[in-house]
Amino acid sequence: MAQATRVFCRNFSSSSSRFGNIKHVTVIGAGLMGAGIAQVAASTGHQVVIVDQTDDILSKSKATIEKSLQRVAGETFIAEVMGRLTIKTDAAAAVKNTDLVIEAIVENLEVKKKLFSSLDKAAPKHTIFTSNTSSIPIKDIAVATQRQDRFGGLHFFNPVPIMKLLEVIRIPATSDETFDKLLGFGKAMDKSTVNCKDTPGFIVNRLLVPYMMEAIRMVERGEASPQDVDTAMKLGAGYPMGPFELTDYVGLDTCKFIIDGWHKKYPDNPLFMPSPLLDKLVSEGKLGNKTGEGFYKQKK
Ligand SMILES: CCCCCCC[C@H](O)CC(=O)SCCNC(=O)CCNC(=O)[C@H](O)C(C)(C)COP(=O)([O-])OP(=O)([O-])OC[C@H]1O[C@@H](n2cnc3c(N)ncnc32)[C@H](O)[C@@H]1OP(=O)([O-])[O-]
Ligand SMILES: NC(=O)c1ccc[n+]([C@@H]2O[C@H](COP(=O)([O-])OP(=O)(O)OC[C@H]3O[C@@H](n4cnc5c(N)ncnc54)[C@H](O)[C@@H]3O)[C@@H](O)[C@H]2O)c1
Repeated sequence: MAQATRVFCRNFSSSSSRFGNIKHVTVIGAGLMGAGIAQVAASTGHQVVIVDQTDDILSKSKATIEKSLQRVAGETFIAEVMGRLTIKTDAAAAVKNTDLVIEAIVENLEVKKKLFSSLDKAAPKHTIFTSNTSSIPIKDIAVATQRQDRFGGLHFFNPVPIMKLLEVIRIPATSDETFDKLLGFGKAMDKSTVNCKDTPGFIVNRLLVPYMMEAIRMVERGEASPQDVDTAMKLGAGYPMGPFELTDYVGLDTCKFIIDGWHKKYPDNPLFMPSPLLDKLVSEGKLGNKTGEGFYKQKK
């Protein structure tokens, strides 16, 4: 078993002191990222509530988590982890007793602000709020609350159970105490943390997004096929996935939300120009692995 998965299967007891003050976590959004974050939080001994809009989405998300655990863990461990996970559709009720909120809903500023504004009224005073946004400034989300000193960013990477990195982002208002707790939580989740300022794309996406967009533009210009670009980057640059495989894996809708948001904010930056090809595929509902087709048709 690979090193990453060995770490992931280690057994954690929820009474362990490794948690600091964060024992109860609420993950809002049970999609690709929310499911992975909830899985790792529960696997590392935290009590976790996952929130989404419907019971159907939540049941599918729980099934995804169980399937992911089956790739790396045995029956007893899986039962323990699943026992620490509960699901709810009422976000305000879910945060009543929570230490940390991790938001992983759609990449849309207004939707995120509306959510945090309602959570601010429902959550206890000590609760720390975080967003897993890929591209939206954390401070623009935090203004929806009265707890900007207890607000930060936790940017996980997909697939969350495997990717070791966690970007921990502070805004000017984030208190030292909050930031230290978020770094401690990252360690408790067995992630390697890096400290980030609230700059566009933090560290990874500031470099990754222009690279992926330029790959799409190469194909638009007719310079290479997606298959050849992917082969080139895997065999020539040692990347585990080529940029088109990765776009399908991340979700074309999420990629479009990111680039459209940055283009709106920085219209003169050529690195952040939207792509007609990406727009066309999204308008056709080709969102990547989640819909069965994006740049590639996924095998059934
Ligand atoms: C245009 C704008 C775009 C911007 C995008 C930004 C998005 C975002 O903000 C940032 C990101 O996340 S960026 C994205 C960042 N992400 C990247 O860049 C990802 C790049 N890709 C990769 O690193 C690899 O292709 C994978 C690790 C995904 C799969 O690895 P592989 O070798 O091709 O395939 P394998 O052999 O199947 O699996 C290998 C091992 O992993 C295990 N496993 C896998 N999934 C699992 C799961 N869900 N659960 C549990 N376990 C899972 C599996 O069991 C196996 O374990 P074993 O013990 O060895 O048998
Ligand atoms: N996809 C990636 O690789 C990746 C990586 C890192 C960060 N992110 C970020 O994580 C966030 C989620 O991305 P994803 O890929 O998991 O998206 P996704 O589309 O897979 O899941 C989003 C989920 O949020 C739910 N949702 C939407 N509005 C909601 C609300 N008001 N209340 C509760 N649930 C709501 C949806 O029903 C859906 O299940 C985005 O901000 C994205 O930028 C994505």
